[in-house]
Amino acid sequence: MKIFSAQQIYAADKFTIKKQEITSDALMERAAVQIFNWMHMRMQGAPVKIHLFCGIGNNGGDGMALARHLQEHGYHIAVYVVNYSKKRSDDFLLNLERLKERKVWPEFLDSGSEFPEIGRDDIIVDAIFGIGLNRPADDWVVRLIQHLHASQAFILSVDIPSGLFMDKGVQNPDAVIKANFVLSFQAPKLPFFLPGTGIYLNEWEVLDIGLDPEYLTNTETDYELSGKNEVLPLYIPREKFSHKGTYGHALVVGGSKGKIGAVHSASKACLVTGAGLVTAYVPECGVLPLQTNLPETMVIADEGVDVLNKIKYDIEPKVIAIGIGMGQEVSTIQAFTTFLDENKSPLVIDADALNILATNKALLKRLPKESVLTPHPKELERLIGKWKDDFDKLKKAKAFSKKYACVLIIKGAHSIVIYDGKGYVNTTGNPGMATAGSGDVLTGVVTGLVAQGYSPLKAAVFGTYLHGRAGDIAVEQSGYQALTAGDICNAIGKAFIDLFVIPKPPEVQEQAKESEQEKS
Ligand SMILES: NC(=O)C1=CN([C@@H]2O[C@H](COP(=O)(O)OP(=O)(O)OC[C@H]3O[C@@H](n4cnc5c(N)ncnc54)[C@H](O)[C@@H]3O)[C@@H](O)[C@H]2O)[C@@H](O)CC1
Ligand SMILES: Nc1ncnc2c1ncn2[C@@H]1O[C@H](COP(=O)(O)OP(=O)(O)O)[C@@H](O)[C@H]1O
Ligand SMILES: [K+]
Repeated sequence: MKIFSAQQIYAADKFTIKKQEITSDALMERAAVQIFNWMHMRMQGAPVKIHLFCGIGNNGGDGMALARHLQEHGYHIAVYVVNYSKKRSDDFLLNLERLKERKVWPEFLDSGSEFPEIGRDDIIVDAIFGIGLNRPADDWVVRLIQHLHASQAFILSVDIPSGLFMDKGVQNPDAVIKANFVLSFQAPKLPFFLPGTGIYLNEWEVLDIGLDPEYLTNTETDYELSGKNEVLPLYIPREKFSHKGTYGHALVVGGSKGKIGAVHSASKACLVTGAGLVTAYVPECGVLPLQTNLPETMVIADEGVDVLNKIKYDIEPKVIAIGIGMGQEVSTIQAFTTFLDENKSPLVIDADALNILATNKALLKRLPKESVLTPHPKELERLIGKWKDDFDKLKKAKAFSKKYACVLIIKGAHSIVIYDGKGYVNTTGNPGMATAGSGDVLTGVVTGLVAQGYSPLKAAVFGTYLHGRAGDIAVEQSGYQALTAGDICNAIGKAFIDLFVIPKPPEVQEQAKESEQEKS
C-alpha cells in the first residue's frame, strides 16, 4: 500500500474532482459519510454524547458534515468550532451553513473561551487540524487539547491526530491529540509508523473515499507499506526437482566467547528460512556448542580461540552474514578489514560489524553493492550521525544508502527498509520482540532469502515481514514478556504457511472464537 505525502493527496483530490466532474464539497461529503457509516455501524444509535471539535479548514469541514449526519440519525451531539484563524475554507463554511439550516448551532471557541465539560464516557471527534497543519498550534488550542485529554473520553481523530505534521516531528508533545482511533482517508499517513509520532495513536483504519485509481496507481511514492499483499508476489516457490544446491550456501560469520548464541540464532534462522546449506564461522570456542546444538549447520573454526582473528575459509558462499556477537577486539577489526578487501560475496551486515564500520567509515567504500545493513537505532546513529526527528533520520538514512549503494533495514516497531530513495515500512511485529537475539534471527532470515536467490532489497523487505509475522504468531502462545528469539525462529515456518492462508471474514472469525470459548 502506498503512503502518500500531503502534496500528493492534495493533487489526488484535484485530479479526482476534475476527472469525476464533482465538487470538492462532494468529496468532503463522501469522507463524512464514510466516517458516519463507520461510527453508526459500531454505535447503533447509542445515546452517548458525541463532542465534535472542528477546525476551520477542510478537516473541520469533515467534522461539520459528520455532525450533520449524526444529527439526522438522532445522535446526541455537541459541535464546537475551534476558531483558530479567520481563513476559513469554503467547504467548511458550506457545511457550517448546512448545519445551521438544521438548527444546530455550534459553539465558537477562541482564546478567551471556557472549555466545555466532557464526561469520561463521552466520545470526542477530533477534526481540529488535518494534513494541512503548517505551524504549531496556538497556546489556547494546546490548552484545549490538554482539556480533551484530561476528560479521558475516547478520542476518534479524523484523518490524522490533530497537531501531527505530515513531514516534521513533534516539538511540543502537549500540542498533539492522543487518538484512541484514527480514521484516515484513502491511505495511511507516514507519521503513523514512526517512533516519535506513532505514539499519538493506538489504532488506525483507512476509509476509501474514492480518489481516482489512475492517479493513485500511477503516482510514485517515497514510502510504501509492506503487508501480506505486497510481499506475497516476492515469494519464490520451491521446485520439485530442486536440491540443496539450488537454495544456496550461506556463511554466518561472528561470535566470540560468551556470544556464540548469536551465531546459533542467525544460523538456525537462515536454515529454517530455506537456505540449502549453512556454515557458521566462529572462534574455536564456538565449535562444540554449535555442533552439539545445531547439527544441521556446518562449522568452520577460526584460528582464534575466543575471538575471530583471520576469517579464512575455502568455500564459496552465495551470501555471508557477518557481525553478530563478533565483538570489536583489535584482531577482529583487522580480520574484518582484510575480509572486506578480499570478499566477493553479497553481505548482510549486523551488530559489531556495523559498529566497526561506523568507527572506520573508510571501510564502507569496500562493501559490495547492495549489501544489507541491519542497524537498530543506536547502531544507525553511529553510522549516520544524530538526527533532529524521525523525518530527518529517514532523510539521512536515504542519503547514506545512496552514498554506499546499500540496503538499510532500520529496525524498530515498524522496521523500515531503505533503498534507492524509497522506504518500505513493515507492518508485522510486536513489542514482545524487543528481546535479546531477535535481531540475530532477522539477520539469519534475510541471509537465508538471499541464499535462495532473492535480491537483497526483496530479501530485506520480505525477511522483515516474515520475521515480524513469526513474532506475531509465536507471541500468541508465549505472551509478550516470555517471547524469546528462539520462539520467533521456531515460528518462521508458520509465517511462510500463513502467507497462503486466506483470512476468514470477520463474522466467521467471531463464530470460531465463540465456539472455542464454549469448548473451554
Ligand atoms: N483526499 C482527502 O484526503 C480529503 C481530505 N479532506 C480533509 O482535508 C484536510 C486537509 O484540509 P486543509 O488543507 O484545509 O487543512 P487542515 O484542515 O488540516 O488545516 C486547517 C487550515 O488552517 C491553517 N493552519 C495550519 N496550521 C495552523 C495552525 N497551527 N494555526 C492556525 N491555522 C493553521 C492551514 O492553512 C490550513 O488550511 C484533510 O486532513 C482531510 O480531513 C476532505 O475534506 C476531503 C478529501
Ligand atoms: N516494539 C517492537 N515491535 C516490533 N518489533 C520489534 C519491537 N522491538 C524490537 N523489534 C524487532 O526485534 C528486532 C530487535 O533487533 P536488535 O535490537 O538488533 O536485537 P538483538 O541485538 O538483541 O538481536 C528487530 O528486528 C526489531 O524490528
Ligand atoms: K484531525
